[in-house]
Amino acid sequence: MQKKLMAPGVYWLGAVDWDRRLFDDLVPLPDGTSYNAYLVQGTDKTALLDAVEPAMTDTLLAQLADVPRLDYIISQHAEQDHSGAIGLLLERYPEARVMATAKGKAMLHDLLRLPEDRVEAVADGDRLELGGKTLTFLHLPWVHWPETMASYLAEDRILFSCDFFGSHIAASELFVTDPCRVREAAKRYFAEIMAPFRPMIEKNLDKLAGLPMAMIAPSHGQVYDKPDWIVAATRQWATAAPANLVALPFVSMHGSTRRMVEHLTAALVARGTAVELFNLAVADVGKLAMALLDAGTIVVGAPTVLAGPHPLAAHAAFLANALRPKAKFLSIIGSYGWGGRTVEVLAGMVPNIKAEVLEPVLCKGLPTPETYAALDRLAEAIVAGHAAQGFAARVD
Ligand SMILES: Cc1cc2nc3c(=O)[nH]c(=O)nc-3n(C[C@H](O)[C@H](O)[C@H](O)COP(=O)(O)O)c2cc1C
Repeated sequence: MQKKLMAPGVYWLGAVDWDRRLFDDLVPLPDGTSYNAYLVQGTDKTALLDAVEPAMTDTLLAQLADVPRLDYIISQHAEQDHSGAIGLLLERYPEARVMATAKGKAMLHDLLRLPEDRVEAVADGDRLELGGKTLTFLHLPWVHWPETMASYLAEDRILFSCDFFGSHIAASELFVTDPCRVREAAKRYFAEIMAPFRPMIEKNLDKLAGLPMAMIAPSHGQVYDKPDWIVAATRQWATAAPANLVALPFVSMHGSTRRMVEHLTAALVARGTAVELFNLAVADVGKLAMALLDAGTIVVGAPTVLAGPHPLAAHAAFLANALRPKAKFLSIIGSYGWGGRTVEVLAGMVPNIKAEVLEPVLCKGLPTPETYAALDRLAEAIVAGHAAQGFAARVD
């Protein structure tokens, strides 16, 4: 992909990764992704904002073929998919200086062993004059690492936001073409990596409020040329109350837990509460993360294996705990053969979820009429809890 003009002297550079299907060896990428870098050329100086995934350095270097001098490399986030190519860029441009937050500077040294004398720490609000183009650095910690910042180009009203407002989408078009598709991808991205830091995200959104923005240029996905909606959506994901929705990740090796899951689902739906099921043997954890962002209740369906929860259920519980969902109610259902500590083990895995635990429902082997009655009572408790909290239907 060639570089693309965004405004006079401002270009998108970077690599579109159509093939990638997994990020961080964890997160599915149904739509691939892109690693966006940006070039800002003033009358006196030239700056590159962020770089690309190291495997795609050649693409970036080719786009820079007609750029003889780089004065600054702005490293907004030390994660390797944006910073990993900086070492090679410093060799190609021996005059270039890297600008990062103080924490970013330390991390670039720790993670990449970048020479410290080539990296300069910038304070919140520092300005960089390039000649008719002025970049202002805005420290925005915890989107999604401690060192993150964004840069604002006043003359063109462009916010270079790095991972903030990002989405994993591979596309040939620079600007958002299908807001519905991007909204889902951006929500998936938010749910997977930003959700645990919702209070910091809200503070950072407050910090950006009032900044005139003609464009938001993130480090993954398409550029927003009408950015208001993504800012509003991000605030909603960060702050909205949970919805009248149950997220129900489950496993069932021989069908017993599945029967319980299906009964509970029918009981909830009949009482007006939505349910999203995730068979963990085949589930997309990105979709699970999105449901965890919205759900008022989480129920884990886990058969007992080797005296504890099935490992896939344990994995889901670990993930849910790390994502710190807003859910107010939690429960466990599942089948066992002779005995074990499934409930104790799972309950001990979710200390970050500040939710009321509703009576778990376990049964030996196939569910019985008593099991179904207990599942009906669980459904009633969830519905009553949601009504008491005033949870409304999920918006998106
Ligand atoms: C590999 C394996 C290990 C198991 N370990 C236990 C166990 O430690 N304790 C127990 O009560 N049941 C154990 N079971 C039995 C299952 O929990 C039981 O068959 C249950 O009904 C399966 O539910 P499902 O049909 O939803 O998979 C084990 C089953 C398998 C396949």
